[in-house]
Amino acid sequence: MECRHCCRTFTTVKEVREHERVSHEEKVRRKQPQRWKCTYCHLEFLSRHGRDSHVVTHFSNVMDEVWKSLDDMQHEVSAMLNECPICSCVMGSRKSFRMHVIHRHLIIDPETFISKTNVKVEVKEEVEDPLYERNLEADATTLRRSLGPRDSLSLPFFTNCSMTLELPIVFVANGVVLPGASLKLPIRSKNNMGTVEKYLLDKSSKTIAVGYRLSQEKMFEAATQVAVQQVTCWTFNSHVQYTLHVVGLQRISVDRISTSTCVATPLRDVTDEKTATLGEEFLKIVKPFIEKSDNVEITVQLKRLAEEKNFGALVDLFVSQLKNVSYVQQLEFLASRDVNARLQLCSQWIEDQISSTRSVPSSGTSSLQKALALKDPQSWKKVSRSTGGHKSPVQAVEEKLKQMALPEGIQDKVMGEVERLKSMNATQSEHNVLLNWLELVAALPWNVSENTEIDLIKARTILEASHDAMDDVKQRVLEHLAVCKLNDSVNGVILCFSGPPGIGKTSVARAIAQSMGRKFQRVSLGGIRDESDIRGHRRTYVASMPGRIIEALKTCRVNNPVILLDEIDKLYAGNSGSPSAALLELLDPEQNNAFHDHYLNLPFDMSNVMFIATANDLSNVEPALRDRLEIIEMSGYGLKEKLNIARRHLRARQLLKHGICPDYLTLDDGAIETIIEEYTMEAGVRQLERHIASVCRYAALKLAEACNDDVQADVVPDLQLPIIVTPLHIHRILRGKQMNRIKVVESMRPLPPGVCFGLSVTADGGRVMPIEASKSDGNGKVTTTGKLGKVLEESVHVAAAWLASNAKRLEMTPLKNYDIHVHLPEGGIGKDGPSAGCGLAAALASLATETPLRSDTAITGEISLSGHVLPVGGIKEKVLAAQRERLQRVVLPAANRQQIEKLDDDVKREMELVLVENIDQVIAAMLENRLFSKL
Ligand SMILES: Nc1ncnc2c1ncn2[C@@H]1O[C@H](COP(=O)(O)OP(=O)(O)OP(=O)(O)O)[C@@H](O)[C@H]1O
Repeated sequence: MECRHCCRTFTTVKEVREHERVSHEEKVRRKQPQRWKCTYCHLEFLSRHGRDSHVVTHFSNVMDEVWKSLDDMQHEVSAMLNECPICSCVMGSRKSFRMHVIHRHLIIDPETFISKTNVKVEVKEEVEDPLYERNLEADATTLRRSLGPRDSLSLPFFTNCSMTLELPIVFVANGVVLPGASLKLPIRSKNNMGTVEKYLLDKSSKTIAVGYRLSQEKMFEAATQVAVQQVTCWTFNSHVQYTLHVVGLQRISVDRISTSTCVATPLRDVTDEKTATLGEEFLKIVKPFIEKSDNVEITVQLKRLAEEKNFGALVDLFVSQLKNVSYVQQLEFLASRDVNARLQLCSQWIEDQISSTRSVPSSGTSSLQKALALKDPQSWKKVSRSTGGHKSPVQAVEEKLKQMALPEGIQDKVMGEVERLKSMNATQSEHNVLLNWLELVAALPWNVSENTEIDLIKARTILEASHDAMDDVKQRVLEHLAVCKLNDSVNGVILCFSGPPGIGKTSVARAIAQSMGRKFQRVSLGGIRDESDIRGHRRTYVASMPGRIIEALKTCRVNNPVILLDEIDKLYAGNSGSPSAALLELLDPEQNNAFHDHYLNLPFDMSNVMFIATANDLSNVEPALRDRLEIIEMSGYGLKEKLNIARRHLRARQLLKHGICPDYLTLDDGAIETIIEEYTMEAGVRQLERHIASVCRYAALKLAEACNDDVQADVVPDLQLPIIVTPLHIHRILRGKQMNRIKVVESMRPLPPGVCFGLSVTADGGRVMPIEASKSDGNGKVTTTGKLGKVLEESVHVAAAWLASNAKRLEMTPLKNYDIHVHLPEGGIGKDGPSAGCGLAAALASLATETPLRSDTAITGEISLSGHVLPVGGIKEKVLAAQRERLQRVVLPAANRQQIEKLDDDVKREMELVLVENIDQVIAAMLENRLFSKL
């Protein structure tokens, strides 16, 4: 005989049956899913774990009471903490003690729990649904009140447990499914898709819960149990998406949520005798709407519910058809179990909708007619009368001027003009001109000043906190503020910050205003070529206006602000006078207590205003104006300085601007360095800030997508926080914005004889400027190209002449038998100045010896015919430019030692700075072959 399961053979039937029973049937029986019943509500579960966690939820609402009783009891029974009062097991922690009591006694052996403790778990069969007795706002306190004394603790919830539901749950953030209503729910988020695929596609579940999200983490207390009629699957951009066609079944309250399921309790409607009256009234209101409805199916349903007087279901279905009810209002409606309250809410919304449609003008009126109606002077008069008397503009300005304390002499003149205005006919063209003028006078801060005192400690703190590096600038500003404090006046010296763009000239001026507690006003002078922009037009001109300074004072409403005259080097003299000349009067402390604006035509005291100017290139500022200014030179930043500024200021500022929490984005030093070195070419930090802003935008998009709780665009990408930005990311984010400057220097290597790297300073900071010289057979003719200025041309001749006279001494081949061509690339850009002299001399010496010059070195310095190297300007800019271009050596005039000493330690450590006094030393430092015999 063979076993039916494993085909083992046996001699007798008895042996086979015995074998089958012992070896297989027991196993098979054990494999059968076991059914577990809840001790309290007899709900069945397939797993023990499911039953246990279900029982725990029975206690969730009254847990506090149970624990309070147990804690008291524990103290009575045993002095030892964490000893079970029932079986005397000692637990290591309070948590394990609690778990022990739940599992060991309340779940497995509730009878022992009840018999051995004073806590009596009483099941009140007659209470049908305790939720009837509490409204939604009822909290644990209300519940506790409904509980009996400690020795007969009643748990009324237990009677309702048979109603607990375990349902798959999907979350939406828009659109509420009310009971009876049908809706299509788009399913796009990862979690919702998971739920649909797990429970709905194999049709294991036909009803689900729809939860309503209030925010990413918060869910609304009430939800809807819905029947899923249809699941539609479709693909968009090769992504699978689903749409659920659902019909609302009932309101539920979600007690507990796991990833894709929830445990919920149905919420039944509460009705009382009042409903009947409210319901009847409601019926009267909605009947006309039901009749007019286009949707036949809904109309039939509504009519049936109205006949049955099922007001709860009627109002639910009716509200589901209402438009213009917001998500929050719908949620409020859903959460309400009181039918009366729902009827009232719905009646209110119907009323609101009716009144809002009434307030919209009839569609017969054209938009033009509406616009005309608004402009109708009659209607304006009606409005003005009804608002209790509107003052005419003349009266208003007169009243304001009378209240103002205008300076002596000015008061009489102004009031005289007011009288003149009053006597004028309003249709006269001068009426408006005079009215505008008086309004300007009334708006100016003649005697209004802010109470400010210079606090040097505060000023130092603000400057230190807002700006990195630029120590000498900060020191100079503080010194200036100290003088102002001692003199108790800001009139006298006008500070002017000069330097390349983006190095913080404007922001330092703003910090000064902040530290002095004064208002800050910026007047941009770039491109002004008309004097009247500064001083205003005379009032006799049509469309005349005051100048920018008076406008600035009008805007800031105090007479002692800090006014920044930005870009004074971009003022041009045109046919209509010189704006620089107009500034002279403004900035002259002797004259500016009675500044005359052509439009205002009254002297205005500017002596309390603190003026600060900025310029990129001081050579463009008129000498007379320049003479009035106390120049503070600001130079560009080195790599380390930029890194610090980006880390401490730019990053934080951009994160704030883009609404990103600093913890969510990590922009490491390597990434910032990559931006600085490969994506910027500037003396300041403006480009750098712009690129950091690009990185922030990249992070903002990621974060915004992850936080997107709009169900219409229900995309929740996986996002790990913080978003770490590395140099690799930088290349991706700033693709196409790479600077090609490194390639320029590198593409010239190896340098042929006659070529070297010079240095120049432009308004944008320092630059490496290649110098090229070549020779061809000829008779010593020198040709120059590359848009060279006169001084630069002369430097070429000086270098050639020096070489001719010193060639013999240095045992070099004289170049008199050759024609020489000197070219400075980027020929479209004009170049001038004497500082290329050293570079030119080195290039010509290289030609004469046919030895290449060092390709890791840049050079600057003026030369004299006698072979001396003279000092030049812009040392810091030039050295920083060489550093940016990754050159390692810079040959500089020894006469510039002072400026070189002021360079940052980082720069001095990183770069080899060779100081030269004469051309012999220049050639020795520059020639590739250092063993050139004569040097
Ligand atoms: N040392 C610094 N510390 C902190 N931030 C700085 C520093 N230097 C410049 N910045 C920042 O760089 C940005 C550009 O500065 P700002 O507008 O003041 O430049 P600017 O020199 O006035 O340029 P322009 O000549 O073009 O007007 C500002 O956001 C400023 O705060």
